Amino acid sequence: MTILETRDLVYSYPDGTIALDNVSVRIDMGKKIAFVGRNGSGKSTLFLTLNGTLVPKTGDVLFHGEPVKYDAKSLRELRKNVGIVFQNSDDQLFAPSIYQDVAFGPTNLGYSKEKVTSVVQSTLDYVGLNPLKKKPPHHLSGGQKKRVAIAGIVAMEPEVIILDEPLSNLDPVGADEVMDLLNELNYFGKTIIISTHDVDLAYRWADYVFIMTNQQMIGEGIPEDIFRNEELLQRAYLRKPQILEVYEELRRRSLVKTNGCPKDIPGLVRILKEPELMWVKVSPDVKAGDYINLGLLHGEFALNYPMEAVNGKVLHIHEDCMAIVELSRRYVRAGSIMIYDTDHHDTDFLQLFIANGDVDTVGAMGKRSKLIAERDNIRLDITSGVIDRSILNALCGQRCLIITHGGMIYHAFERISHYIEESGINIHVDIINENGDISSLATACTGQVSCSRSTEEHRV
Ligand SMILES: Nc1ncnc2c1ncn2[C@@H]1O[C@H](COP(=O)(O)OP(=O)(O)OP(=O)(O)O)[C@@H](O)[C@H]1O
Repeated sequence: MTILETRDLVYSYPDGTIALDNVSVRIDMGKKIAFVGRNGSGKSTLFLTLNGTLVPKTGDVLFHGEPVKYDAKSLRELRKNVGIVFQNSDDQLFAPSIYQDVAFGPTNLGYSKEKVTSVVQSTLDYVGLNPLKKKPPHHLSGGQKKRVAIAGIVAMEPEVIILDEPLSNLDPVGADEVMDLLNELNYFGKTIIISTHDVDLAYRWADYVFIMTNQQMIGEGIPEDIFRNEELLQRAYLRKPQILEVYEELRRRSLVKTNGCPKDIPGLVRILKEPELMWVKVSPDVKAGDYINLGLLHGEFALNYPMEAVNGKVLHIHEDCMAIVELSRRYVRAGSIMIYDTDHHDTDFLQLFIANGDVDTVGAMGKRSKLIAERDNIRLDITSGVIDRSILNALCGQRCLIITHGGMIYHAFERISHYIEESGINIHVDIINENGDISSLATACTGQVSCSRSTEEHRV
């Protein structure tokens, strides 16, 4: 269902510069949308017309199929539902404290004092900024400012959140935190629209992409189609996403087994041709002719032999338990991923679980969960690209713990399930304390340990 639409939009600035030249777009509800184009192509101007800040010279903007009206009441209603986070957070933050900044929008919407307090509190908590709420925004880092700016919009409970270059000037960890937050908001139904020059981000993240150049829309479609269209990329002065470049080079060398369009490293790994023979250290009880599941290696073993989960037929055992193994990825059982919900956090239990549970890597997603890990002295091995890295580690037989909360739990769960479905590799995945039920933690822990330690053979 279309939530926002423009029809033949033309806009020129007062000095006569044409910034939008007949731009028509349809934005579907609940999607992640990226507008990609080089500087000056018209993305910011388009965004400002979408929430009525700029009035087009000709053409229409429609919200839920209704043409936007420009009287004060209609605009207030539109801006409540279509929030914009500016590229430069300093253009958005002006109140003396973070709390007041986030309260500005809800107060302006005429919410009662009680509702403002409750919505601001819950939003600050949601974005992990509660501990800083009394600080002046100009004392914050770039990443923190960006989260305050997003919180100010989220507090108005809009249906659509538009972010102009949301990752500009952020370090990789700050960028990852912002993307985690956007994914979570999207998971709960918000339509998220971003502009970016970053083709890697647009390719990997977006459900649908619009390409702009010279104030016109020159292409749109799903990322897999858009970013393989070399002629379009050339017209837009854009380059191919790196993951596609790597994939095409591997394909040229016959190192991939299917034609595909991987969007990320786990996707690329999924279609790699497995090596046929490999030297592997095996335990002394293994004999030539045995089938072994290397995906069941874990802990120190997996760390020393960071190979992907594969089945192997032992052809020959050399001295020192070194064996030549014929490999196949079919029917493999990899390591596991355990997801821990910090909304039902029990400090002692988590610490004990990590200490006793034979966890190889611990990753945290989302600011709130990272703060909990820091407070409780939980050593984090992975702080960015947590889901992909955990999938890759699990493929090497490791047992990975992801500490997170809210919608990110289900985002991780879905992403891993999707990978399992596509690859046919069975990564065991569990939300280990769903609904605060930590009794399931103990079961999950024991179950995992016995499964991983088993030397059971798995025939190809
Ligand atoms: N206030 C303004 N007055 C006059 N011209 C403007 C103004 N703001 C933008 N423009 C012009 O309008 C065109 C579109 O600019 P816009 O900022 O919308 O592009 P953009 O794609 O968002 O660029 P960037 O990626 O650099 O943010 C450009 O030619 C720009 O120079």
